[in-house]
Amino acid sequence: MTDIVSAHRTIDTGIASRPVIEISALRIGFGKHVLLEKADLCLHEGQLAVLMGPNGHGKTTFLRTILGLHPCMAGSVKILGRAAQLGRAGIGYLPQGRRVPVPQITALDHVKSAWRGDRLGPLNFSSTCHKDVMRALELVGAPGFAHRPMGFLSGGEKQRIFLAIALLAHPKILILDEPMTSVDAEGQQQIVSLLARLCRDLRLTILMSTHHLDPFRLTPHLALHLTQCRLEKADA
Ligand SMILES: Nc1ncnc2c1ncn2[C@@H]1O[C@H](COP(=O)(O)OP(=O)(O)OP(=O)(O)O)[C@@H](O)[C@H]1O
Repeated sequence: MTDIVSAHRTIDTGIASRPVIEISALRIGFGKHVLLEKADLCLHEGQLAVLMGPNGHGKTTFLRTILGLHPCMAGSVKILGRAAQLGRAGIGYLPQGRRVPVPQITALDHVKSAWRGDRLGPLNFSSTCHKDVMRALELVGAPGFAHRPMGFLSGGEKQRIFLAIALLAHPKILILDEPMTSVDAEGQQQIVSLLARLCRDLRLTILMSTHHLDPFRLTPHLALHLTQCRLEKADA
């Protein structure tokens, strides 16, 4: 039996935090193309984990499996103690390569539109919407540029708006697929500080994929490497 890759440790209060992502003997892939075998992972409340690995070895597919968007071939994924499809509501997701459909729309309106999502009924931005949107913008430090059009924002500012969208539903977990893409060094540093603060202050669990750890000066609780069908601890 393989060791469970775990970031479990006692945080701040001396009380062990609860597991929020539990993966056991997982196999994933597309038909005969297996991407991951016998993967075990346990992430706890308030922990920041980084997933690295070469192009095309399955990072996005692994993250989508945790979200319940891609099926397991074997093994199991539990989110907040429930099957991935049921636990998904507790996850905020920032997909890879997110684009701005309407560059003229302000950042504030973009986040408001995302809040509405597929809620039914007339377009009515209630006080709940206003509260959720303002909270999310505050959390990512965006009120200063919320009234600017999305098309005029820097790469880092756009990613912070996308992070605000991922935070709208008050998730317990954030899954971020390459959130540093198209972000300059200063913007990367701001995002790194922001993610560390979200873990510490909100006790969010964050799992993010990235190609390189060093340039971000990020010290995760757990660094993972996915390559050749194996998920292993990497040197952070
Ligand atoms: N819908 C699909 N059907 C078949 N194969 C797919 C599908 N989506 C992805 N793949 C293949 O699965 C493999 C893993 O893709 P994935 O996007 O998960 O890798 P990745 O590690 O995230 O890559 P990158 O670092 O380039 O983003 C690739 O070989 C890809 O071509």
